[in-house]
Formats: sequence, structure tokens, C-alpha cells
Amino acid sequence: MARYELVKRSVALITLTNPPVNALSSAVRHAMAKSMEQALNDPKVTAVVICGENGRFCGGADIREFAGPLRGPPLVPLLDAIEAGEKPVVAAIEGVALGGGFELALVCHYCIAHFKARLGLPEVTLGILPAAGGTQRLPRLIGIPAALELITTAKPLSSRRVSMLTTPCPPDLDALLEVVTMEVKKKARGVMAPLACIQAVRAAATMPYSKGIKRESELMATLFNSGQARALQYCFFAQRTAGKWTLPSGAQWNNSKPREIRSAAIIGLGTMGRGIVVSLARVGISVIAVESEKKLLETGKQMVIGMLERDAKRRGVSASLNLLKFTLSLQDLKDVDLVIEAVFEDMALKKRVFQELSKVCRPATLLCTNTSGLDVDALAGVTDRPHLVVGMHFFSPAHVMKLLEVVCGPRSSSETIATAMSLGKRMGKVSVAVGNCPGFVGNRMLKPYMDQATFLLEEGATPEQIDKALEDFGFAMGVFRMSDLAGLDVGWRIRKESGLTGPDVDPKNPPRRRHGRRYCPIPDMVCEQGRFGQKTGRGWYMYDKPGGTNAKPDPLIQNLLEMYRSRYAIQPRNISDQEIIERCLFALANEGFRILEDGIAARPEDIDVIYLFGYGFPRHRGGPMFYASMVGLERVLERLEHYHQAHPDVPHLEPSPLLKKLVACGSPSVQTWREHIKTMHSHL
Ligand SMILES: CCCCCCCCCCCCC[C@H](O)CC(=O)SCCNC(=O)CCNC(=O)[C@H](O)C(C)(C)COP(=O)(O)OP(=O)(O)OC[C@H]1O[C@@H](n2cnc3c(N)ncnc32)[C@H](O)[C@@H]1OP(=O)(O)O
Repeated sequence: MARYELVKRSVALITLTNPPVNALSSAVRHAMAKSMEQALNDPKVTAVVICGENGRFCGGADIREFAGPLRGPPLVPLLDAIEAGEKPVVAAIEGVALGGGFELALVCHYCIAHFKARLGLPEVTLGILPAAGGTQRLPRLIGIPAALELITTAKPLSSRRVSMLTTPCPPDLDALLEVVTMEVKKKARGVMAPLACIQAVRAAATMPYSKGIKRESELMATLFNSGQARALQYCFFAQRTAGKWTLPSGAQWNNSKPREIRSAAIIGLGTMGRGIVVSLARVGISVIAVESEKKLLETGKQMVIGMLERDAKRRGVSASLNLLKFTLSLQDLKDVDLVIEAVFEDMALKKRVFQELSKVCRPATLLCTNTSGLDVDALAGVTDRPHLVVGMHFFSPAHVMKLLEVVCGPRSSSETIATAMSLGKRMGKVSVAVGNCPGFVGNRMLKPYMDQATFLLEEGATPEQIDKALEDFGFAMGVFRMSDLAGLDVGWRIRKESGLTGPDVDPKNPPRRRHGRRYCPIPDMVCEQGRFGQKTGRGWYMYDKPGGTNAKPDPLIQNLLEMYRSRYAIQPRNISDQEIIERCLFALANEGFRILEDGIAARPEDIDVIYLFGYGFPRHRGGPMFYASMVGLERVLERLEHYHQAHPDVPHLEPSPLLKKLVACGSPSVQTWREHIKTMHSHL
């Protein structure tokens, strides 16, 4: 946990040895305290050096310990003792010095950092604050503005008995703190930890160290057991768990070797295709981009080049344009390692592309589809290599969004899945393996969520009221603003293809039940008016111009809703924000439970990660499944039963069997749901 050595007969070298990141677990703290005592008591020792094993100084407190009762020697007195010691202590920093690791460096009298070392205080991302003196020493060392910034970002510095310094304090401290508070509230709506950090730094500026450290500890106590801290710490581990896929065959992330991908091809240079080309090229993969017409190819090429150049400028590197090739011929793909099809969302068209690829590409080429919900196995079935077919579902814009759903068909081989997952990682994506069903995980869950939003419109709510409730909950965008951004025509086309709407529907009197269940025709009526969202300057909101982003409530939508309600004799009622949140989010989580039952997602963490990274679910709420567990499964069940009784023609509101089962088992913690899911037929 900590190795003690005497070097050159006079220097005590204390090495933290707690792989993989030398976190300050109780055992490490214990060993450090012992080693420090030995060093201070040994007259031969004139100086102490603290470092970390395996090129990593220290990743901070052991986050796993936060979930249980706090044990072992507390960190603050240990660090205070190091700082107060008579012998000089040097932090030798390689790799990371994060959180408590950085706070450890702050108490050392000298720091030597490798130029690649990463120092920072990421505590706010876990819903807490740097409570081992970080908020008190850092302002004393580097001043309030820089410390405030560092507490939410990261900056390199060195340290020397910092608690003895007075904090350099700007004359307009209150004004400065006010500005930072406003910024934090805007960026992280409803998130407590950054605001607590500001209060702690205020204490550093206005109080002596002994009082400031007390204030820091009080603020930490408020955050430590908060739901937000639990949610953010859950997200930290969920993100790391999500990449660990397993198949029923026993093949899994750590026993399946991915292939190395040097070259790839993208078919289709629409919005998705262009983003995928950029994502691949900027990590050094040669890309052949294919379009069906010369004009589309030229437009796509110019856009990709522009995107890559802007991206390279931002990152201060040169654009990797030499890796790109643009062509109209599929014949050019015969030697590539992997193809990603990103053509229009039309099964017949995609099948033709896959048949063609089977003929053209060498037998070992992996064939991937970027479909957002079509049957991956049906595509595999038209090829000569179904085991080499997998879904790679990117999110728009593909070069920005972090999420990648890797859709495993029943015939996808473990090597194929491993390769898609590893390629996702290489592109900097958070990749989650999911099973094959309509909409996979993310889009399958979106349907009940969006249905509830439109049913609420029928019943008396407005788009802006629903969006505000969701944004106050923490979503970056409410459902209607998000739909305007994505384009309303996409969903309209899907509804037409699935036979839910079309020329047979009476436009004056569209039925409110279709395929045996409640159906809200308002989205179709909005599209029939050519209102496709931001791109047409009109959608659920109005915008200054086509492509505008400033959404304003539109009186025409208000009229449409009023006319609609009077046509169907619906008496509008006042709908509370609570009902909006419950109906939208409990319907969302309910579908998540069904997805778990069906074996389409392996664990609740995977669903939550998909919603955090693909759909803007607020991180401090943990994701839809974690949120349901925080509300209490019993309460979620009771509310779903209540709403289903009121709306029996909405099957998505009927509580799922898994939710009922978990409640019957005493609502176990989300991390243990897996043990209760006896999937008959895992799709993963
Ligand atoms: C009434 C109540 C009163 C309450 C008062 C309580 C007072 C308590 C006093 C506390 C004192 C506060 C001390 C301090 O201020 C708090 C902290 O230090 S919080 C921790 C801050 N550190 C971080 O957030 C760093 C998190 N880690 C990372 O960012 C990355 O892991 C990394 C270090 C940059 C390395 O990245 P990678 O190389 O990509 O590796 P992975 O991310 O995949 O991680 C590998 C492996 O390690 C696990 N892990 C990483 N960091 C930690 C950690 N700090 N604790 C525990 N485990 C960690 C990670 O989960 C991976 O595990 P695996 O998935 O492989 O099992």
C-alpha cells in the first residue's frame, strides 16, 4: 500500500502502491501515516520523497470507500501532519495527481512534476468538494480567480507550506464570486457541488486557515451524503463498467481480441457520414468516403475538409487530409479493413448496399451499419459474412457526440464486437454493447418518453411548459426543443413507414387510436404544415430564420393546440411540473426495465450511460434507471399504476414485470439488479 525505503542513507522514499491509480484507500492512509512517522523519527533521514508506483502519483481518495462507513485514518490530519513536519517533503509527481492526490502534493514543501503530469481537483464531478484542504490551500497559493477556475478544471502548480500564506484577494471579491456563481449556475443547472466550492473558497479568502478548513469540512458534510454525490459517483463507475461487455457464450471484453483497423470506408456523406469520416480521420485511420452522385460527393467532401480543418485548428495540430479519399465507386473498397454504411434509413436500400459490399470487399472486411434502429441481423442475412456484421450507431453530430451503441446481432462474432468497441474507444467514444431490437436501447426508450410529452400537449400543456419542466430537472434541452434541433421530419417518416400515418388518414379528423393504442396526431399535423424544426425556421417553436437556434413560443402552435382540443372536445386542464416529470421519466425508465428483461442491455449502468452521453440526461441525476432507484422503486411503481389506470390505452405506462419483481424483492440497489434479472434469452 506504501513502500518505505531509505535512499542514499538519508532520504526516505515513500512509494504509494495501490494499483491501478494509487488511490488513498484506508490501507494506503494507514501505511502512509506509519511511513511518515518512521521518517520523522529516524535521525538518519534528512528529507522525504513521496511518489506513486507505475508512473502514477495518486488518483485521489478511493471513491469506492465513499459508499460505506468511513474507516481508517482520516486524510486531513495526515496531510496536516506532513505539512507541519520538520523535515522537508517533496512530492515527485508522474502521471496523475488528482483530488486527494493533488491535495497531498499541496501539503508537500516542494513538488517536482513530470511535464506530462496531470494535476487537478475533479471532486465536483463526483458531487463533492476537495475536502482535504484543497479549497483552503489552493486560493492561498494561487489566488481566488485561478483557484476558482482550477477547482472545476485543472492547472499545474507547485506548493510550499501553503496554509501559512494569506490568500491574495481581489478588492472586488463579492463581485467576482457573484460572476462565477452565475456562470456555474448557467453551466451546471441545479448542481450543488460547484456552488459549495465557491462558498469554501470564499472562506479561504475571508477566514484564517483553521476556520476555513472547518467551513470546508461542513460543506463537504452537506455534499457527501447528497443524492447528487451518489449519482455522480455512480456515473463515474457506470461509465467504466459500460465498456465491459459479455456474451452468453462466455466471450467478453477481456478475452476477445479486437482486430487492428488501419483503413475504413464510409458509405453516404450525409450529416452522419460526414461526422463519422471526421471521427476516424482524426485518429489516424485512412478513410474512403463513398457517395452515389457527383454533386453529393463534392458537397460532402468540402464539408468534411472544412470540419477537419476547423477541428485541427482548435486542437493545434495539422488536419489529416492526406488520409481521405472520395469516390463514387464501391469497387474502391475492396481492400479496406472495415466499412460503415451511413445511407438513408431505408431497409431496402441498406440491404442493396450490404449485398453489394459482400461482392466487392475482401472476405475479412467487417461490415457495419449506422442504422439508428433497423434490424442489424436482417442486414447480416443478405451478406456472405453475417459474423462480421455489427451495428455502430453514432449520435448526431457524430464527431462531437461521445456515445456509440455497438449493436450485436445474434450472429456477430466476439472478434467483430471487440473490434467495434475498440474502434469506438480509439475515436474517443463511450461505447456500449447492446442487443438488436427496433430502436436498440436509446431510441426504443425515447418513444414512450416522447409519446408522454405529446399526450400532455393534448391534455392541456404547452411545448414550452413541458420543456421548462424538463430543463429545470436538468436536461440540456426539453423534448420539443430537442426535436426541433433533430428535425421533425425524421420521426414523421418513421411513422409513415410503420403504417401509423399516411395518405389514408383523414387530415381533418385524424383518429386518436392507432394500432390498438392511444396515438397523438399533433406531431403529424405540425409536419403537414412544413414545420420541420430549426432547419425550416418553424417547428414546435418559431426561429428568426431557417437554421436559427433562438426558440420562441409560436402563437400558431398555441392556436393549433386549442383547435385540436376543441375538435376532440378535450377540456384542457392545469398540468403540474411534477406530473410532466413523472409521466415522461417514469415511462422512460419503465421501458428501460423492459429492455433489461429482454436482455437488450446487460445492466442498468449501460442504459444510464447511453442516456447520459447520447440524450443529455443530467449527470447529477445519474441516468433514468439510477433516478428511478433514487425516487424509490415502490413510488415509481405506484405512480405508473396510477397513470396507467388513468390512461389504460397507453401500454408504456403499465409497470414492467421487472419493476414489480424488484419492488417485491425490497427495492435492491441499482448495482445489484443484475442478480434479479433472470433473462431467458440474452441478446448480448
Ligand atoms: C456526515 C458525513 C461527513 C462527510 C465528510 C467526509 C469527509 C471525507 C474526507 C474526504 C477527503 C476528501 C479527499 C478528496 O478531496 C476527495 C477525492 O480525492 S475524490 C477522488 C478524486 N479523484 C478522481 O476523481 C479521479 C478519478 N479517476 C480518474 O479520473 C481516472 O481513473 C484516472 C486516474 C485519470 C485514470 O484514468 P484511466 O487510466 O483511464 O483509468 P480508469 O479511469 O479506467 O481507472 C482504472 C481503474 O481505477 C479505478 N479508479 C480510478 N480512480 C479511482 C479512485 N479515485 N477511487 C477508486 N477507484 C478508482 C477505476 O474505477 C478503474 O477501475 P476498474 O473499472 O478497472 O475496476
